[in-house]
Amino acid sequence: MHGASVSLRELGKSYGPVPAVERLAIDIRPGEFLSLLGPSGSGKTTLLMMVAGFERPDTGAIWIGDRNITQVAPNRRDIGMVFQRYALFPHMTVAENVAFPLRMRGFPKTRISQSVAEALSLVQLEGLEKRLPAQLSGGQQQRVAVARALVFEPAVLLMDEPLGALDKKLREQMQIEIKRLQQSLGITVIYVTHDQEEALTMSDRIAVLRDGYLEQVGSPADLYDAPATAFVADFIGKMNFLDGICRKLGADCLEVDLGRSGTIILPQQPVASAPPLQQGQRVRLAVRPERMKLDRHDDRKISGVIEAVIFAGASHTFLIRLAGGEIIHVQTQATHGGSLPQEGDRIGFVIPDDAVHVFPQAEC
Ligand SMILES: Nc1ncnc2c1ncn2[C@@H]1O[C@H](COP(=O)(O)OP(=O)(O)OP(=O)(O)O)[C@@H](O)[C@H]1O
Repeated sequence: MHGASVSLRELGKSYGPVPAVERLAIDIRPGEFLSLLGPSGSGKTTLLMMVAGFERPDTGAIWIGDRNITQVAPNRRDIGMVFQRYALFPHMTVAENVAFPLRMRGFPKTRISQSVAEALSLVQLEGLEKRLPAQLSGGQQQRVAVARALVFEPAVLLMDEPLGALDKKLREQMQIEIKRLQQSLGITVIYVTHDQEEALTMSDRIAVLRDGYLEQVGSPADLYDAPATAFVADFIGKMNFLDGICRKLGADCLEVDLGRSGTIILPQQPVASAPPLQQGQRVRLAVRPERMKLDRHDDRKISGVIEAVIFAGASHTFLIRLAGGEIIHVQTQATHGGSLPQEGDRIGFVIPDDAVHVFPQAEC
């Protein structure tokens, strides 16, 4: 089994007056695991349905390898598909469910039984061939759905929230299994999820969608460390935001006035945005909670009052209210011994220069 490249070229689709996907372009490499991540209604399922062939794009084209498949029927696209609700045939046994795509394609009986056995062994379901779906757990049903999608050795596997119906523990176990399977088979996977942790764990790259547009595509580390927009910064991981106004803008210095909360001076313009900032422009600063450092002794820095301390095993998160009313989250490693700052304490914090992302507010 080998993965194929998938090229989405300026794809667009509206439902009547509602645009669902707008001029979307992504090139997916053979064997890549790409997740489509975005809030409800951002166009993930519509995009996947166009790749599968169940929705017709209004504009653009879809290529798999060197084939333009935009007008090709779904069953001729060499694509396997797994949905959230396993969509197994309830009256067919596990083996009959997995055999179905091969029977539809007119494969000979001996070949079918061999391929079904191989597919069931891939998902570790040997011995359950004669059961009906109702006699299986949720995780087992989803494995049958995966086996059925892989049995005809497609070059591309599409998965639409495949683990959405499972509980957290089983979901995490299945994430590892699916990733292992994908890597060992070398198959290309396009995976829809609205769970950012799932996307970060499983993906080679993540495409973040917003209102039908592609906001950013990159590796999990790219999106986490270098978000292109405030939306991506907010959507991936936890982020603090501080709104302010650009006061001074030298070649090597940027001063942001946070109103009653103070002033932040950055050594240069660490700006993700394309157009340069203007003096007087409203900006949004973004800093990860784990990049901020508490500093009890330095009250020249921005300070606030601790409203709550949340203990989460390996870390503590301090919720700190600034003079302007903003609540900032500062996460520190849990330490043993020594006194922790307490609720009600006034505390300063230090923000390393390279931890700050600056976004023009018009984009936010
Ligand atoms: N059959 C349809 N008819 C009309 N509008 C639709 C249809 N399907 C989707 N839409 C609209 O298109 C937009 C994108 O929907 P889509 O289902 O692709 O989003 P999504 O990101 O998959 O959302 P979710 O995470 O909730 O499944 C939404 O505004 C939705 O209301």
